[in-house]
Amino acid sequence: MDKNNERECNEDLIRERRKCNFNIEELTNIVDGGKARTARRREIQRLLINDPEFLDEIPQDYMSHEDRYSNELRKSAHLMQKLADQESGHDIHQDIGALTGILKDGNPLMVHLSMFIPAILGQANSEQQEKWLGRSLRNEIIGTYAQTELGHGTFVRGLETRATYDPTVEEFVLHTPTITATKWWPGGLGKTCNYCVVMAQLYTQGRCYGPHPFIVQLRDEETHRSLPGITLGEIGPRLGLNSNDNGFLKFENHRIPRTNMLMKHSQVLKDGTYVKPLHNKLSYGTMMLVRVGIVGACSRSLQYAVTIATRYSAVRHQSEIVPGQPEPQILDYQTQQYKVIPQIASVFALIFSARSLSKIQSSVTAKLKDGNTDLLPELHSLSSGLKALSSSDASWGVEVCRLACGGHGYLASSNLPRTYTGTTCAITYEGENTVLLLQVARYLIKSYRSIGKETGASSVSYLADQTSLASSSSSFSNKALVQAFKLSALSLVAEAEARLQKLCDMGQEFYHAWNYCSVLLLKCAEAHTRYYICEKYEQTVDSLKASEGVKNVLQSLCRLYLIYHITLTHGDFLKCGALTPRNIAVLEGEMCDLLAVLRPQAVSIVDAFDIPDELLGSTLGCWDGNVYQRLYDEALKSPLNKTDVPDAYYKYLLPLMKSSL
Ligand SMILES: CCCCCCCCCCCCCCCC(=O)SCCNC(=O)CCNC(=O)[C@H](O)C(C)(C)COP(=O)(O)OP(=O)(O)OC[C@H]1O[C@@H](n2cnc3c(N)ncnc32)[C@H](O)[C@@H]1OP(=O)(O)O
Ligand SMILES: Cc1cc2nc3c(=O)[nH]c(=O)nc-3n(C[C@H](O)[C@H](O)[C@H](O)COP(=O)(O)OP(=O)(O)OC[C@H]3O[C@@H](n4cnc5c(N)ncnc54)[C@H](O)[C@@H]3O)c2cc1C
Repeated sequence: MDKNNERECNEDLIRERRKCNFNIEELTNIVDGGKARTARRREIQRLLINDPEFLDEIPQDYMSHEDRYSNELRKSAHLMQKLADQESGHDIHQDIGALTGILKDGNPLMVHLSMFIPAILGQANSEQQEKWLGRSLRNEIIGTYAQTELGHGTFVRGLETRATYDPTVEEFVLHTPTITATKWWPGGLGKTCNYCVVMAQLYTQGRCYGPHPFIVQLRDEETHRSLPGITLGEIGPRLGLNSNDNGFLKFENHRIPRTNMLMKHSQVLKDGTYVKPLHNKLSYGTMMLVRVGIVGACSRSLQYAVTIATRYSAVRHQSEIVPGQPEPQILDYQTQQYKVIPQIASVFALIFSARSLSKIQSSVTAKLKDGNTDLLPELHSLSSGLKALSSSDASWGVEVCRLACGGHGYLASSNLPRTYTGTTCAITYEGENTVLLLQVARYLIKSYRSIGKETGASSVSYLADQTSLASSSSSFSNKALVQAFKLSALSLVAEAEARLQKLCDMGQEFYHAWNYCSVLLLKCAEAHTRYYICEKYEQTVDSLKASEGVKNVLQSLCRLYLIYHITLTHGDFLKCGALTPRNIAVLEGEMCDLLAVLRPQAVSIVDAFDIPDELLGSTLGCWDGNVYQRLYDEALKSPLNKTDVPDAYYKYLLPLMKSSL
């Protein structure tokens, strides 16, 4: 689509774009993280969208289960080949964002890229990396991450798969002792992978040392047949991601060499002696790494959904605001703005916190190289909290965008249903959100109770700021609003701690008291993480070197985000005295003013997300706004439209209609 050719474009969108009062390219660079990143993303996307191999012969929704898998595997393999052919020196994980949308519904090689390779990088020692890293990067072997079992996903310590060391032959025996120990869910496990990293309970010298990672060959490298002692299969259709072959796996006393235990952090020596790691949760490192990646992935899903909903809201006309006058664009309804524009604001919140988290992760990883694990709990807490809030915010945001598109948003061709199913899974995988938030709460209560002891953990240092509890601000600057989030989080933590303590003082065991307070603890974790996101948003926008136009847009979006979230949880702000009922009323009024300020810029802001139509894959969100013709053309692709009278009519309907004659 030639974006300079206005003749092919819907008139409403032309008018919207003429209202733009900021530099779109500059905002695109901010979204991508710099000019060079924009250029790299565009280079990759051009490479992909001009390649006919990525086209589907028929829309995926009309394919059989097998054909969907096969079609997606074809494209995934082609994609991997293409990326491998690219000039070297690029980190493929940096480029993952650019690939959003090219593979449509759960790609069978995703976990190879996002977990198997990272597991080798993070858990294997240098000899093991020598053996497996190059081969997996060259796609000579394809792997997955097999941790979850039928009986346990959340409670990793409860996994039942066993790896028992046999020093006489220096091998581990992998075994699935019960039906509930069957590995269940890993992406690509069913039919695609020939290797995997398995998390299993390590037994040596008669003792269990807990879950550890092992690399296991699953299929013959020539025939692709499952190896003896291994049962593999696919788990069947899911809410979404149905082009992936999420699988199951059972071991029947399957033997692997000792050196297949990934030994970067802990080891089993030849005689069976266990050497413990620097920190006993280092074997959970792969999960933590992916949780960080999920924050960025969620921001991208939301960019897709909100681009579709915003453009459609500018094109769609319905009902009337002024009686008797022409039907307005639905984007002119304040309620529609309230659906769509906060989601635009949310995209930037997620982008900026993803970036901040990724920086922290790099510094923790660098420290780990020197054997320093001090900041691991801080990273665990932040990555858990941000994974949880980003996935739930993005899933809700995508759903709101679908609702904002009325009936057409329910059509597969809008690409909103698939964007939703591809986002909501992140609430569950890589640590179910409630469970991760309770991990954050655990860290908060522990930090609150150790006030005064220097831990170096900056995300919780505010818990020591007891004096601020009593003060409510009369100023409404963005900084002051962020302070209000801080007060709300601090007071919730203080309240939860006091409630826990009271129950313990009354004679309850701590773990029962914990369960009894867990709804409140969940709120603490959410408030704490929301405060973190708001603070990063405000600081990033405040310190941004940008033109006046871009800065104004981002300031307004940031302010909208702060006020929007205050209004959603205003009870917490009132309860702790951070804001008064009058303050809330004023802010609610201001939120509506901000919607009006941002409304004329909305289309241009989503244009700055710069998502090519071929990747957006939506009849409603296309750049030229030619919505109705596209909806009609897509409907014609339905196999039911191949004939006027379907066979099913003769088989079922005709006999029914004639039965009473
Ligand atoms: C690279 C490219 C990316 C691209 C990105 C694209 C994204 C898009 C594709 C994604 C594709 C994925 C596809 C899905 C792949 C799956 O879903 S893989 C399976 C994931 N499974 C999970 O996440 C399981 C969740 N469960 C857990 O992680 C653990 O069981 C829990 C919940 C953390 C609890 O662990 P536990 O061992 O029982 O520990 P617990 O007794 O609760 O706590 C003990 C201490 O350890 C601490 N602790 C626990 N965990 C940790 C940790 N990790 N670190 C430090 N300390 C910890 C606790 O804070 C606690 O500290 P203290 O309070 O005692 O000081
Ligand atoms: C699309 C998809 C892809 C996946 N890919 C992989 C993969 O590649 N590899 C892999 O190993 N796994 C994978 N998984 C599995 C995933 O990691 C688990 O489903 C997830 O960790 C949740 O565990 P669970 O299913 O046991 O849920 P459960 O823990 O059984 O959760 C059920 C309910 O119990 C609650 N609950 C559980 N424990 C607690 C607690 N301590 N406190 C309070 N509430 C609790 C939860 O909040 C939830 O409401 C995938 C899952 C999905 C959906």
